[in-house]
Amino acid sequence: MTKNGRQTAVEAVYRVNEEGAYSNLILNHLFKKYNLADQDRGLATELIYGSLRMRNHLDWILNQFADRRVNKMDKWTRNILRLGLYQIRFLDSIPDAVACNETVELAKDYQHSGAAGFVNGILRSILRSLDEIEFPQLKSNPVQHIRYKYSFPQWMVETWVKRYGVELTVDICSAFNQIPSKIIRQNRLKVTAEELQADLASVGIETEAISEIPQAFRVTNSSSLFQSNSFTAGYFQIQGLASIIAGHIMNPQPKDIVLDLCSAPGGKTTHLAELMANQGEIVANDLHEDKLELIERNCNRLGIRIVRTRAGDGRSLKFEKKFDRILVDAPCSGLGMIAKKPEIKWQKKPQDIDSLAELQLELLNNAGRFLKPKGELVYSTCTITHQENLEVINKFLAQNSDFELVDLSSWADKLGISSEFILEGSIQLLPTWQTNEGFFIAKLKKRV
Ligand SMILES: C[S@@+](CC[C@H](N)C(=O)[O-])C[C@H]1O[C@@H](n2cnc3c(N)ncnc32)[C@H](O)[C@@H]1O
Repeated sequence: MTKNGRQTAVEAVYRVNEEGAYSNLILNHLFKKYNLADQDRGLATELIYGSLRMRNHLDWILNQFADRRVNKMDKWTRNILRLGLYQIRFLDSIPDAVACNETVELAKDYQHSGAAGFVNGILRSILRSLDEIEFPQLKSNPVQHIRYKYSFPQWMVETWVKRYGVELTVDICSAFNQIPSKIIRQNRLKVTAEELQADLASVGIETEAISEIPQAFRVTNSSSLFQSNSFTAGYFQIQGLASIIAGHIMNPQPKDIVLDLCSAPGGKTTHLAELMANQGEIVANDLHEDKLELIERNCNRLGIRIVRTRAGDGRSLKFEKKFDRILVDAPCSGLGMIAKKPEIKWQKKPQDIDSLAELQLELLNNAGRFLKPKGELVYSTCTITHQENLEVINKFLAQNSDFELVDLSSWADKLGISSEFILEGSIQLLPTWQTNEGFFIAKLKKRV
């Protein structure tokens, strides 16, 4: 069966918004299922990510023009309307009349003629009043303004306004709404930087080195990295920039014995192994046994031989030996990844943060027991929620007097991270930093 870009987009958005699917997985699945041409893929990707990103903004407008609220509408109808309005509001390349007609066609495909009439009526009346649409005022009502204009859930905006103030929250939300850069990490076990760039360029993939961050390259044209020979040959790993930084800050040495407590799919594990020049040992643990294969596959592709995988709950796991270095790259709310996976905005709930913070402290407490005297432990998350970051570290330090916090200021300096992202000696990257991601890194040292 074949489908066009808009049909694919509405199915994907429906699955994400109404059934809790993950955008990247559903998108890959539907692209394969419907065998979409490149042009249709491009349009579908733009529509899916754009309408997920701007969902609250679109709903704010729809609620002013429809005779029933978006949350009371039929589920297909509301997602069809969101896609149509997204094109009208944000895509200059698509004429409004085309966006309108195509959306009405979608309503006929997925609903019935009554729904098509309803969709047509709303979009046409929005088109007549497009210049008059108003949002809550930033000055008098900052939370509601940011919530609808920048499209974020109220609880997130409130949490960030409390922590970062209104101005920075606007910048954070605006940065999270940008399309993030694609970053890859050079595998020094197999290629030099020049060889990697030349190999990629030979198949039309352009890259630029990111100054001050070793092994990191930005992919400057859109391309299918997974299909390249360089990928299959293990010349690089696709990895976020902040995550690469975590590996450097961990700074493992050849012959170290290392524990990576929450390791799958192995992005950081494989980086650590490379930094250790494939010498020593890494125990790569994850709660989910079925994810270990992902780590092993990455290791095989990248030519890594020092990783031993195991499955277990990091909160209670026991080890017979002690480690020189431990990484706790904890499960977290993932709010730092909103630019990449915008559905996180709508799927995470405030109560998730409380239970994650408890889990993170338990993981850290257990990991600490297996660190050698003078050993180092890195704690990282891909979120900007204080409760999951510095608060976890401070609780850990209060309960473990044999540990001290390592000041990461000089590391930050070396890696080109400015002091605004240093928080009491740890690193809290906000999306206003270069790659639209949020990330936290703290380093702890065992005294004796
Ligand atoms: C942030 S991800 C790790 C990403 C990985 N370090 C990388 O760089 O590719 C967190 C991982 O923790 C695992 N996890 C969740 N709960 C856990 C637990 N109680 N013990 C150990 N691992 C856990 C998840 O399965 C997930 O793979």
